[in-house]
Amino acid sequence: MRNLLAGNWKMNGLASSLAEIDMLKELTGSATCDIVVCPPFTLIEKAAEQVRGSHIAIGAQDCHSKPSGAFTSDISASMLCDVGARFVILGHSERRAVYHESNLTVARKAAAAHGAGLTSIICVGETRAERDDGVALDVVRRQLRGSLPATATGCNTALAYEPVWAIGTGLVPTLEQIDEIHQSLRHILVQELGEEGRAVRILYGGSVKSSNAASIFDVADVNGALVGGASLKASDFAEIISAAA
Ligand SMILES: O=C(CO)COP(=O)(O)O
Repeated sequence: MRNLLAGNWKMNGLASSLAEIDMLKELTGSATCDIVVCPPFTLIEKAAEQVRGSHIAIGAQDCHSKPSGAFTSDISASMLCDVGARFVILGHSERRAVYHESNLTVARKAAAAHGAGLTSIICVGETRAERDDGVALDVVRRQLRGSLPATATGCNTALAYEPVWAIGTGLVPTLEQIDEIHQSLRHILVQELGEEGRAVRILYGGSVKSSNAASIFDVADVNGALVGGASLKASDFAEIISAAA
């Protein structure tokens, strides 16, 4: 299975930041993994034009569950497709925490994304308190079962395990902890999707950097990474990509 390396720019990036995508294209020309950059909505169209015909794809960081309608400020999956996005991150812990997105909301958004032809990257992950209480596995299992729509296949869905306490903190779970969670997520994917579940790529996310990437990618059921801060600079992201390629 090819690794998938996705960069989540979050609410960062102005038009001048698009130069990083050109640089990333040059630095990763020989990569053997799939590469996605998810800039803010405002940059998607230009970014998609920049990477057309190249080995890099562009993704968004959210979409609405409906194709159109009276939803002021929202963006639908077909709108994202229309401007060249191919992927969409859904259920990121920042969306779950700040906007109270439920598993059901995430599942509906993912179904809409699939309907429009996008690949969803569905995020799950426990908080520090849940990890300390010993319920991390239960939490991520519940999130996965609730967030996976009936439309999910090995091709149109990737999963990202992002422990909330590891995001932007410099803290990373042990390789054993990552292994335990990823194995469990794989088990559920196969239960829910049958053989298709084996083709869903499971990414790790949370303080991934060039110094820890190679050891994380060596964990059996880690099939790539969802990278935040270290994806903003092409040179940093390219180093992580080279550890996966
Ligand atoms: O939230 C993340 C990616 O979606 C991870 O962010 P950091 O890589 O900055 O910890």
